[in-house]
Amino acid sequence: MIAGPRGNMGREAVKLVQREENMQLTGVIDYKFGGMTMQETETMEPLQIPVYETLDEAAENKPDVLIDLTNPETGKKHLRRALELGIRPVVGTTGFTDDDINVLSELAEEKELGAVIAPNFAIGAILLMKLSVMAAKYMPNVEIIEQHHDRKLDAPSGTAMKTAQMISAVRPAGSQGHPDEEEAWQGARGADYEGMKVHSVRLPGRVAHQEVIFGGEGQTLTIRHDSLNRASFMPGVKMAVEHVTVSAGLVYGLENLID
Ligand SMILES: NC(=O)C1=CN([C@@H]2O[C@H](COP(=O)(O)OP(=O)(O)OC[C@H]3O[C@@H](n4cnc5c(N)ncnc54)[C@H](O)[C@@H]3O)[C@@H](O)[C@H]2O)C=CC1
Ligand SMILES: O=C(O)C1=N[C@H](C(=O)O)C[C@H](O)C1
Repeated sequence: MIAGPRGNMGREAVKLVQREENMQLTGVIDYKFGGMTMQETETMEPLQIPVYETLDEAAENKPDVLIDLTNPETGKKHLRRALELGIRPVVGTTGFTDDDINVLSELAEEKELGAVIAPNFAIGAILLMKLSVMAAKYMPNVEIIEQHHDRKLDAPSGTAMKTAQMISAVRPAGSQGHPDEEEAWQGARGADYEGMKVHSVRLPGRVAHQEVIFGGEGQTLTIRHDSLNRASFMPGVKMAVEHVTVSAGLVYGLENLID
């Protein structure tokens, strides 16, 4: 089951499920075309697959897994409801807070169902996060710049938030920049996560990009990842789907699934 099949990511996910032998698309969720088949919508892949308006309706078809690629509000509702309905959620949708994750993690435990929230499915982005943690131990002066297409709703990106959280677990607390610095224009120094600055760029022509820049005496280190298309995320979606079918409990971040 895929929610958001008309979106940039949802379209790729439909193709992924279609080409994987061990996966079967039981339906898609789209509030606009409920009751039709994908083919009839003329905006989705021409498949004889039912479109449901809501997750509750889609659940009648007994899907094992829900892949949610929608928006923050819908993603949160879908994740909770999927667990309540006994469906294993794989959520790529970003915009989850720490509180959301804690509550949903408890629910997944209680229901003994596998669940994944992955702020980024691209293996290169996962490696960027892991390498950033390694670098931050030795170079704690760090800022993050993420760049995305201008249709993105949330800022900072889920990837930037996760990167900052992972770095802050090893970085001594400290505010980046001069202690007396002042912003003549509000926001000039970016968002602040435990003293770390995070800058979000939104431009047409961009897809998904992130730089983590470390500074030290007489040197800088830049770790950069670029997703050039949405196909870059699909191996991670596959990994997450396979994981939830054989596990119980919620995993936040694919870095927890690779060595
Ligand atoms: N984890 C990852 O690796 C990635 C995550 N994302 C995240 O995935 C989400 C989707 O991204 P895009 O595909 O670029 O966005 P998009 O805007 O192209 O697609 C979102 C789709 O969700 C649909 N939608 C909204 N409410 C819905 C509902 N109630 N039921 C069913 N469908 C609904 C919209 O109609 C739209 O087609 C965003 O939160 C984005 O940040 C995007 C790329 C990679
Ligand atoms: O909206 C996007 O496009 C992306 N969203 C995710 C995020 O917020 O980090 C993953 C990737 O950066 C693409």
